[in-house]
Amino acid sequence: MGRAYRPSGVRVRVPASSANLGPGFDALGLALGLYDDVELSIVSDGLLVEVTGEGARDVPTDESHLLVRAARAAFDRLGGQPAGLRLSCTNRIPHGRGLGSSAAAIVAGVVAASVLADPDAGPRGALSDDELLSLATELEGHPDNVAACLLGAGTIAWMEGPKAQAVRFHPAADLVPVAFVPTQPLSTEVARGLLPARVPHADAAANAGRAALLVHALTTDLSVLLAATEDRLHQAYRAAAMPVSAMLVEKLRAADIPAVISGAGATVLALTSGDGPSVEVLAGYAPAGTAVLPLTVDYCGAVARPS
Ligand SMILES: Nc1ncnc2c1ncn2[C@@H]1O[C@H](COP(=O)(O)OP(=O)(O)OP(=O)(O)O)[C@@H](O)[C@H]1O
Ligand SMILES: N[C@@H](CCO)C(=O)O
Repeated sequence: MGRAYRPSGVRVRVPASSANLGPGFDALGLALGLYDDVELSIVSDGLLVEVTGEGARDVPTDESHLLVRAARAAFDRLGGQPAGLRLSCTNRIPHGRGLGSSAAAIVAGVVAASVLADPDAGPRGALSDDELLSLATELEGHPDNVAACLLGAGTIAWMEGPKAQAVRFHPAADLVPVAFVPTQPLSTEVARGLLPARVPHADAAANAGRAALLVHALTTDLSVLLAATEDRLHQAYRAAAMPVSAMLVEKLRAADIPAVISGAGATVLALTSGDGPSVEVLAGYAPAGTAVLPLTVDYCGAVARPS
């Protein structure tokens, strides 16, 4: 017999995230102050999905909706499905731009189900953060965005066999992430398909050093960010799918501004600081049609409260 759920609702706020940050492919993540808000309620029967904002015209409103799939996967772990569900999404994270929209939907779904199963168990419900992270990673395919989205701040994620693990780190208070968001989406699946199965040992070694330096740079010494954000494992292989963004990264870096492709692209993320170039100066580099978003670091991750 399935688990019995009381009719109840939960609101979950989830941050955008930038993965990789240059050399930390599938490992490093940064939670950003741009949020999707969702409300999931247990009702007597059926499924009702309402979406406003980003993706409203594109995402399905049936069982194939990503957040519904994630919530269903969590309810399965928790002992069974509720009789009916009602979902309302207010989306602000653009889809398919490298800002962790799919991770945000997945994390919102698993956290919402976890809280609905036991609102009194803790801030993120019946499942522990470790369980939520592993389940979200199974659904997303890699742990970097979901770790940052779930836990907030900077995250270093890794796999122990099938289980995802992550630790948080606190980026320096004067770090200012600025996103250059293009109009056109690029799916992570397509961008991952461009990566080679093997890479030169020298490139892997170079990235290991830079990724280690990057954690130091972000937490302790922003002045070494330019060197610390150099990548040889993914950006060049994907450049043909996002030539305008690849060129923008090159131009910003040539001007000593640490810039990387955010996640699988095609957003470009500049990691500046209080005494770095102003947003107006950065906007001067933006190709036509690109939105320039000065952001903050999110330190909370996924936040749930009963509705
Ligand atoms: N809030 C959402 N609700 C429903 N589906 C979503 C939502 N956000 C993302 N998706 C699904 O995920 C797809 C985008 O995922 P994809 O992994 O390609 O990009 P991303 O997550 O925005 O970027 P990245 O993984 O590089 O940071 C969308 O096209 C949509 O199908
Ligand atoms: N590490 C992932 C992030 C995008 O989801 C990638 O670059 O493919």
